Amino acid sequence: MTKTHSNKPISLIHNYKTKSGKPITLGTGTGTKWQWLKKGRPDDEQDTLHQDLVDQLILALENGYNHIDTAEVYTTHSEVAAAVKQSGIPREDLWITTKYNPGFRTFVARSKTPTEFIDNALKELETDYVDLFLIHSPFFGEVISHGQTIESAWKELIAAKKAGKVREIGVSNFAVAHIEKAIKSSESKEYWPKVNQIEFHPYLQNQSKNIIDFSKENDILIEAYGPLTPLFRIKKDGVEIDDHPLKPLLAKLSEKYGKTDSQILLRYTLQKGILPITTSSKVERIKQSLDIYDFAISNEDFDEIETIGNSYPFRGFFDEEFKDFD
Ligand SMILES: NC(=O)C1=CN([C@@H]2O[C@H](COP(=O)(O)OP(=O)(O)OC[C@H]3O[C@@H](n4cnc5c(N)ncnc54)[C@H](OP(=O)(O)O)[C@@H]3O)[C@@H](O)[C@H]2O)C=CC1
Ligand SMILES: O=C1Nc2ccccc2C1=O
Repeated sequence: MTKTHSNKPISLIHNYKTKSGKPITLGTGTGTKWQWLKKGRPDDEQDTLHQDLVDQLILALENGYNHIDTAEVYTTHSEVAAAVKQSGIPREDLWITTKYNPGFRTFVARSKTPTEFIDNALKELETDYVDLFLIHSPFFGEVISHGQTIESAWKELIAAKKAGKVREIGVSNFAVAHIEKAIKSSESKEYWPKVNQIEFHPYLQNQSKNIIDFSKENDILIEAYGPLTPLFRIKKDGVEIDDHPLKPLLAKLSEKYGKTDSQILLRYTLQKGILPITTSSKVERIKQSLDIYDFAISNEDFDEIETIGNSYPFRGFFDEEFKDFD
């Protein structure tokens, strides 16, 4: 039987390096809870820094992360800029990803074009380049996206790369049909998406199989957001549940490998050849998440995670939008 995984992290991840040539680590995220926390603040505090996030990012940088994930919609560029400055780490030793938001459901995109977005983002991030510039989702709409389409937006990402504003370009939440549109809008493979950031965890393998296979065939790195979803975000009939099928196996594997359940999930993701984007406010978890290179999940255990994971399909983000795609 051909295995789609290996005990060694797949080399594609190692092709992605900071400007100074350091391999990128797992990403530390500034979305999800941070975007809601920032937006939930009183109007007169909207422009002030969210110090908890700055402190958390500094903690992550001090503990070995060199990869920060942000986006227009998170409104966290200024916290990233402050953390980078305060950490004292040279910019070229870091990998910063940001994302152009084409609008979401009824939420109208702030920037009218990707070019307008990246020019603002560079100012807010206080840098003259970002390492990775993504289109946040393929779910464009005539009104919410100011008339932009995947094709027109992708051409602007290519222009940003040609202008040296960004080192790499990619997409997020794209299914195969969406990536094909970006590819068709590229003059050569040099300008195809280099990364697709998607939700990924053991409960989302079947739904992700086509896009993962397509990405591997076309040298597109998959990044996983929500890799720890099984630990705290699983719902049944809309209600959060604690008792889900993988729980006993994660407990057994934690004991066997002497690692936490989150380390097992992150290591599983790496062995799948996928780079996790995760986040934590707790220093112990920040450290643990990077401490996953000194063990390997056996093929047998890996297969068991997949078999049990497949028994409970669950998508935590963009569930409405993905009803029509795989
Ligand atoms: N492109 C896209 O559309 C999306 C991108 N993202 C990006 O990915 C990043 C990470 O996404 P996210 O879904 O938050 O990632 P994770 O699945 O890694 O979840 C992180 C959360 O898990 C909690 N956590 C960590 N360890 C444990 C544990 N052992 N047990 C229970 N809870 C734990 C953390 O809380 P605590 O602080 O208490 O440790 C934190 O709130 C985002 O910040 C964003 O940058 C996210 C969603 C969509
Ligand atoms: O970080 C994120 N949290 C989200 C929740 C819903 C849709 C997109 C996102 C993000 O990118």
